[in-house]
Formats: sequence, structure tokens, C-alpha cells
Amino acid sequence: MTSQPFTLKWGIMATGGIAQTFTKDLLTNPASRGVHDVAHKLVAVASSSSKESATSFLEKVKAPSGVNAYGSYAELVNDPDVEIVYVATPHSHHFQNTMLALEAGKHVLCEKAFTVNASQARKLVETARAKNLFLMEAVWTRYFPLSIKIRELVQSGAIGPVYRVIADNSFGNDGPNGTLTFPDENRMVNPDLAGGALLDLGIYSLTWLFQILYHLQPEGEKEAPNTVAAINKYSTGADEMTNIILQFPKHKSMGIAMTCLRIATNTDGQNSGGPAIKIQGPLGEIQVVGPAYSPIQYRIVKKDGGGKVEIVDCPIPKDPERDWGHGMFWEADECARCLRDGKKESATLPLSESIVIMEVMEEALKQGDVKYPELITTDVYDPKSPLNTGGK
Ligand SMILES: NC(=O)C1=CN([C@@H]2O[C@H](COP(=O)(O)OP(=O)(O)OC[C@H]3O[C@@H](n4cnc5c(N)ncnc54)[C@H](OP(=O)(O)O)[C@@H]3O)[C@@H](O)[C@H]2O)C=CC1
Ligand SMILES: O=C1OC[C@@H](O)[C@H](O)[C@H]1O
Repeated sequence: MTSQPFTLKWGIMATGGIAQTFTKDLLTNPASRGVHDVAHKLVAVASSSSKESATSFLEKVKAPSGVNAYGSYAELVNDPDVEIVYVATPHSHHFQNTMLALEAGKHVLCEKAFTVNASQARKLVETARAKNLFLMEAVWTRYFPLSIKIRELVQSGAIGPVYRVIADNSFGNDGPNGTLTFPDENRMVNPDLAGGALLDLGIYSLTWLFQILYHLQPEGEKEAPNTVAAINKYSTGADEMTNIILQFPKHKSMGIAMTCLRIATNTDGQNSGGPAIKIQGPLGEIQVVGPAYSPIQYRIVKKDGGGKVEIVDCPIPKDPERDWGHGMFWEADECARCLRDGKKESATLPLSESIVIMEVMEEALKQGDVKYPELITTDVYDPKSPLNTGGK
């Protein structure tokens, strides 16, 4: 006899690019990825622009009938049918929007970068804990079977203790006369939306450093890194190229996280340029083929392997009925399993780790003199903030 899956009821906050991608993943059949213990139900979506935008979103994602469409985030978080809110707004909005949902008693999955600074992250965590609500930063890559396998491989000692991780996540958006191809208002470079390479893309380079060099440290030996950063700023004031060295002296390890908006990790887009990530130990290295945010292949090179390279493919399954599968469903499954099991955070990306990552990013941005406006850096919650109301 098969038992019914635990079904989590989702509300989607915002109707932009990633909200659509994530929602299409939510609507896939879990069986198409071999999952039978949890399932997802889309119950509502909200746009801060208009109810029409929410309705059009539901058409775009081919949602079933009966899903509520709202023209404000406040209505979404007050919908009694919504159990968890997926916050899919720009980085600038994450703190206020997540607080809005937590204050309304909803669990939250909040897109990366978690917040604009560490004090906002700490405030979110305090609030979620005080209200006994689930909270998770949506770093989807951590939940890829590829990431799980690599963490297990490292833990098994396959390449010995890891002393160095090098990771790059960069886009080739170089434009004429020193510009980037993004308009200045675009969230990738707009300081008002906490734009810049680090918070948008560098977080994935850091994810690889953290999930190996920090996450796998035994609990009693957790060592937060020293951070040394170099930043080139764009004309808007956001960072366009950021390189960070993380040093874990007690563990004799270091990581180098790179990110850039001008030159891509792989020039030809075909991965001829080699791996985006190298995880190195004295007995060998694991090379991960980019992009760093959704990798589907890694290679194991052993010191005594006689030149033989083991190649491991980890494709992202598609639901044939919907002809869709992007890899974001694995993090959604994690949310469902945590809530089913009464857990208020994910062990794969504990909230304490999200805070340390935000501390590192804040320190790097400080070293590079990148500043964001008060409206988006404050850690004082304001339900009436334009970030919550869309200025209405
Ligand atoms: N995990 C991943 O692979 C990815 C994650 N992301 C993350 O998702 C978040 C959103 O990115 P993305 O979907 O690409 O962004 P988009 O610009 O496509 O969408 C953002 C949405 O946020 C809402 N919004 C509210 N206020 C504003 C504002 N002032 N300016 C712009 N948008 C606003 C809008 O929805 P509405 O009008 O309906 O309220 C808008 O559609 C970011 O944190 C980003 O880092 C992005 C891409 C990939
Ligand atoms: O999270 C992300 O991953 C994919 C990129 O295209 C996007 O800019 C970024 O936000």
C-alpha cells in the first residue's frame, strides 16, 4: 500500500523571470524526478504591479484553475490557504518581503541573495525562530543530486582533505565604450535593486566554497573564514567584477570565488574553457562543469589515476507531460520534507550558514566600497515600505 505524499501549499510573491521558472517546476509531477513522498500545490500568486499581471502569470505557467491571483503582496500573505511563500523579488526587497510573510505567519523560501547585508539576515532568522516558522534561502544548487554526490565524495575522503576550492560564475555582458549590455535600471547593475555581480552571481561561487570548505567542517570545529576581496565598480556604483579569497587557517584551506559581468566563465558557452569549479585535495580533484548555478556534469581526476578521468553526468529530469524541468523542484522538495518532519530550517543550508555567507558578502562589498541606499539596507521592518507595497 502506498501512502499519500505530504503536499505543501505555495504562494508566489512576484511575477518575474524566476517566479515563472520556479512555479513551472512546482507544477511538474514529482514522480518524473523519482519523488513520491512529497508534492506541491500552487494556491496563489501576487504581483505588486497589478492583479492582471498575476492573472497573466498564471496563464504563462499553465497553472490549473482555482489558483488565487492578487494585486498586492499583503493579500498573498493573508491568504489562509497559503502555507509557504516563495519570495521572488529583487535582492533589495528580500528583507521587507520576507518579514511581511513571516509577520503574517507564513513559512518562507526566499531567493538568493538572502538579503542585502548580514544584519537583515540575522533579523529574518530571529523572527522566523521567534514565530516557529520555516525559513530557507533558495540556493537551489545545493539541492542538486550533483551537489549531494560531490559533498558525499569529499566526505568519503576520495581526494583527501580539501585544501583549495576555486569557483567562477561570470557572465559575458561587455558592451561598447566600457559599458555593460544591461541598461542602468536593470536589476543586475542597479544599486536601488541591490544589483551587482556579487549578490547575483558571486553567491554561487561562494556556494561552492561554502558547501565544501565550511559546510563539511565538523560541527564542533566550525571556522568562519577571513575575507579578502578586490572589486571593480561599474558606472552605476554596483560591482562588475569581484574576486574573493576566503581563508580558513585552522583547516589549512582557502577558497577563491570569482564573479564578473564582463567576461563569461566560458567564452564559447560550450564549456571548452574547462571547469567552472575545482575542488582540490592531495589525492586528486573534482572538476565541476559550469554554469556554477546549475551544473550537470563533474569529473574526478585522481593523483594516481594514470591519466584516467571519471566523468559523471547528472541530468535535470523533465516532466514529459509539461515538457519542463529546470532543477528548482529539488529545493521545493526540501521545503516540503522539512515542514513534513517539523523542521524549521534545512540542514543542507542552515540559517547560521546563510548568515555567515551574508557576513562574507557584506565584508567584500565594504572592502570594495560598494554602497546601497538606506531604503534597502535598513533592518527595520516596515509593512508599508514601498518595497512591500510597490509604491502604492
Ligand atoms: N535561482 C535562480 O536561478 C535565479 C534566482 N534569481 C533571483 O530571483 C530574484 C528575482 O530575479 P528575477 O526573477 O530575475 O527578476 P525579475 O526582474 O524578472 O522579476 C522581479 C519581480 O519582482 C517584482 N518587483 C517588485 N518590485 C520591483 C522593482 N522595484 N523592480 C523590479 N521588480 C520588482 C516584480 O514582480 P511584480 O510586479 O509581480 O511584483 C518583478 O517581476 C533575485 O533575487 C535573483 O537573484 C534570479 C534568476 C535566477
Ligand atoms: O540566480 C541566478 O542564476 C542564473 C542567472 O541567470 C541569474 O542572473 C541569477 O540571478
